[in-house]
Amino acid sequence: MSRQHNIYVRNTVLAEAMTIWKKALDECGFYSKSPVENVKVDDSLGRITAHPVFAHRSSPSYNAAAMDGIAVHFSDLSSATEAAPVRLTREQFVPVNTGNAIPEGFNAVVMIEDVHQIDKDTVELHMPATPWQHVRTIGEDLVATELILPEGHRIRPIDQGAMLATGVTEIEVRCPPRAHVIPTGSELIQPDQAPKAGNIIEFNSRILAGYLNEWGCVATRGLPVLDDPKQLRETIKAAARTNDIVILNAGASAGTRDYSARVLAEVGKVIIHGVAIKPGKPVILSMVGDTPVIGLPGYPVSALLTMRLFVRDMIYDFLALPRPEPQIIEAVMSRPLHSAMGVDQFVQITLGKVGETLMATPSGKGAGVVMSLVRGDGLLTIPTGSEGVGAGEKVKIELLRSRNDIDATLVFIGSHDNILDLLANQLHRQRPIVRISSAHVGSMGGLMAIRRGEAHIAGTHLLDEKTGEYNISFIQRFLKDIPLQLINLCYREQGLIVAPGNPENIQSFKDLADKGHIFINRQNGAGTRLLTDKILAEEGIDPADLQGYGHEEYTHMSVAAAVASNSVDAGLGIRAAANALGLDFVPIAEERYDLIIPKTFLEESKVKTVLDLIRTDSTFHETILSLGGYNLRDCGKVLYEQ
Ligand SMILES: Nc1nc2c(c(=O)[nH]1)N[C@H]1C(S)=C(S)[C@@H](COP(=O)(O)OP(=O)(O)OC[C@H]3O[C@@H](n4cnc5c(N)ncnc54)[C@H](O)[C@@H]3O)O[C@H]1N2
Ligand code: MOO
Repeated sequence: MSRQHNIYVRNTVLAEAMTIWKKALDECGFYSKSPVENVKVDDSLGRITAHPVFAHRSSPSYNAAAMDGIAVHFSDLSSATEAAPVRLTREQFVPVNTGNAIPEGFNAVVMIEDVHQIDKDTVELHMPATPWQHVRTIGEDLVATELILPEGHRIRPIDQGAMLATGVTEIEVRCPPRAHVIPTGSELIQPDQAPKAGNIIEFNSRILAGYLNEWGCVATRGLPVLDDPKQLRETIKAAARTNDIVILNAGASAGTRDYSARVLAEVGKVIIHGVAIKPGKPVILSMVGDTPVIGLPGYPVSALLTMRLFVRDMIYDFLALPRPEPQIIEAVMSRPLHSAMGVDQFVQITLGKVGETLMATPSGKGAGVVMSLVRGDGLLTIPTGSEGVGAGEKVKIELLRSRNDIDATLVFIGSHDNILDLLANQLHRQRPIVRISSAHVGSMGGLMAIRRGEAHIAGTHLLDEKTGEYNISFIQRFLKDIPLQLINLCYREQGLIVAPGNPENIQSFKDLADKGHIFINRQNGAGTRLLTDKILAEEGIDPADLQGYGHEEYTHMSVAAAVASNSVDAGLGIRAAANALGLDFVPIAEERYDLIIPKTFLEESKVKTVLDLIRTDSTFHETILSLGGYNLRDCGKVLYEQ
């Protein structure tokens, strides 16, 4: 290793790192800062009260008529009945409207509906009155000096109203911590610039500043700083002078241009570099003067996770607010998940309720996969001493989304088709909303999920080589004891996805094998893989002669993406995937894509909504057809049941 490389101080275990960090924050007086400022109550929405707020005046400040009618003295009416009404003369009553002050000497209001006007100066009443009836007495709402809000309370619109009602117009509130996010990296460009190879669109600072604001900071973002120690030093020093928290993003690791730790050690004190967590291992916790500077790893999933672990509580503590309690639920793992011993591993999870079971599935792999956060419903922690969790194992998940959203989620597992994205969008428009969580694990994976009771619907296109029939023989073999329906979704064209204009003039698998072009395959258990293998067998092509046969992708779109990026020459997939990326398509076969739905779920409203949609929504059908390569002649038809 060259001398330029950083070497992690050591991988501190998470709990210990947290304790050390909290102690360092305490020592630099981070928690005792608690600055306050005066604000107009009109501008105080969402702010945190620095002190208890007491009523200045009583509300109402006078005895007020609560109804339109007449003010009376209740004792004048004590004998009034239907049979023996009481007449009052002009000195004994005063006409009042709602909100009028009750004149001296009166103590009740009779509603105008109950008043019989005899003449201008005489009224007749048929009922007695109780003292202070229909009168809002002084301080009914709040008495001067009474507590309106305690300290440390987040102000809501109703709180503003209550304060103003009693004459409180200005209050002291806690100042939110000022946070500043510094993105670093010479390769970073702004989102509106066109990326060249090696360029990275700078979006992390937006994610990070957004969450800092949500957690209670006033967060600002700097422009990206180049990988230049001098510039980095100056930027960090300036930010630390004027902020309560500084977030430095990327350059935390061991690369030759990863300067964060070195520069932080020069301008301040590195307290921790390296925590035994995954993702997020290279995180740096440091102090520059009295300002905490947190160096987050570059990958977005790692950056957000480490910010949640080390920065979120700092904000609540700074504002002296109770930390939000994590909402923990129990779920069942849909597939095994390996974890390395010696690290706390954090996994983004999507959740869906199938029957009575809440199923947990990882929402994406890799610290660079932002969509795993977008799709994530919860967070699973596999603690340091564990090697992972098995399929079917019960796990505890911290919820990141509401339980209602999760209950509204339909779990779709199986083969991928672009229609599913359209379906997900259409379902989001329904009321009540239905969300779809789809795991693309291939047709066989879908069948297995149905067998284990983990999915409402499986999408499948498994071709029986002997009969030429789709799906049914596989159901009879693998799902024979499960009452279910097989419902058609579509027929679709499968073919070779090739570069625009098909420059190599690829027409068949034989062309690929003969000319030594590079192919990209689908994973075992995918319907498209079965089709590939069937064609190879029929055409007498040895898979060993097909370059790239061993390289597998999981979806049609990732196959198309590999072709689009020129890393391969061709892959088998659906026309819609080729169209989506502007690629050429050489048709090979039409295949049937069906949905397997266990009968126990057919009556569930989420499933019914889906079936209704695919059977009756003509705009949905038109949108599908516009993708190209689809035929909907049997869409929604039950093709088999058992
Ligand atoms: N030899 C080793 N290499 C790496 C190690 C290691 O231990 N030894 N750790 C890996 C781990 S874990 C992580 S996490 C990354 C993080 O490294 P850095 O913090 O130095 O981040 P960069 O390399 O600068 O960037 C990585 C990656 O992150 C994305 N990125 C960064 N900034 C932004 C931004 N502002 N907006 C959007 N995306 C951003 C980008 O994809 C970068 O390529 O290091 C491993 N390597
Ligand atoms: O551990 Mo790094 O933080 O994977 O992403």
